[in-house]
Amino acid sequence: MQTKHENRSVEDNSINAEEKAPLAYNVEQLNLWYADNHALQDISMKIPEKSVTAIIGPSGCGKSTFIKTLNRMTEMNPIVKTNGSIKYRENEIFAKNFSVEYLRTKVGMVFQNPNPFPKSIYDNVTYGPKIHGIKDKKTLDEIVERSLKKAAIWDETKDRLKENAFGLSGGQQQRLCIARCLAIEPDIILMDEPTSALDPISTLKIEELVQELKKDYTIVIVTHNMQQAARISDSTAFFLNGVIVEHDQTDKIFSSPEKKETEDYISGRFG
Ligand SMILES: Nc1ncnc2c1ncn2[C@@H]1O[C@H](COP(=O)(O)OP(=O)(O)OP(=O)(O)O)[C@@H](O)[C@H]1O
Repeated sequence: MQTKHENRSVEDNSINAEEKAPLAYNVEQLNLWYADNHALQDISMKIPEKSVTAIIGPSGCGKSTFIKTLNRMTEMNPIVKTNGSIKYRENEIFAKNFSVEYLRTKVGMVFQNPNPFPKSIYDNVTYGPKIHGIKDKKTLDEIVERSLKKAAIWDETKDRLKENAFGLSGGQQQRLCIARCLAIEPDIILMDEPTSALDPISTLKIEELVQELKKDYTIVIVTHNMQQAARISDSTAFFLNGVIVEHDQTDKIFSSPEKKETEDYISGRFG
């Protein structure tokens, strides 16, 4: 009997979880150079909607570059060249007539260090909706409450919405940043090591939040923390030196990886 992996071509190092779910992203033969540094090499990856995909690998292997390319942030750097294809729900994001502004309304990003604006909690959450033309106070109030609730920080902030966001703890600031991202009603949330600057309790809260959010959103998360990848993701991609060594269901990657490099990395033998 053939397993679901045996009939993959050698080039196809991607999976489509259970081969059925609609794809949020379909990345094919993506290459990226920083000047002469070939940082992403023939990356192909299918990212099913409403799932959590973890990106793991040692420092400098291309994890951040990859997720920043998913919302076309890398191209702001003049030394960057890319080729290949990234389809966001059937639309080629590198196509001439594809709007980056539209992409950014659909794809939110959360960074390693919480980066709230030096404004009130309320103004942080309404910043994006206001840019998109929403002015009505009642609508903005509703967006604030809904977004803070979804980011599991409403109870802690509802009585201090007018206070400066810098008065929140690091973990609260990160959940506020997630609320700010949710306020524009994205489809996808990209997270670049969102808990690496947080204490264990704040980390746990973000991990629980990710589990909750995946019911409505597609999440791609870069993490250095193997246990975190194992706890919260549905599929895991192991990057090494700009290539995907292996991408599979998370339990498979952590229990019986196909490749020796993957096994060495997850068992802490390098990286
Ligand atoms: N802005 C940049 N300009 C030039 N080279 C860059 C830039 N950003 C990343 N690189 C290079 O691209 C490669 C991949 O870097 P990237 O930051 O994507 O790795 P990473 O896996 O996210 O690393 P880390 O885990 O340390 O954050 C590295 O060789 C790095 O030096």
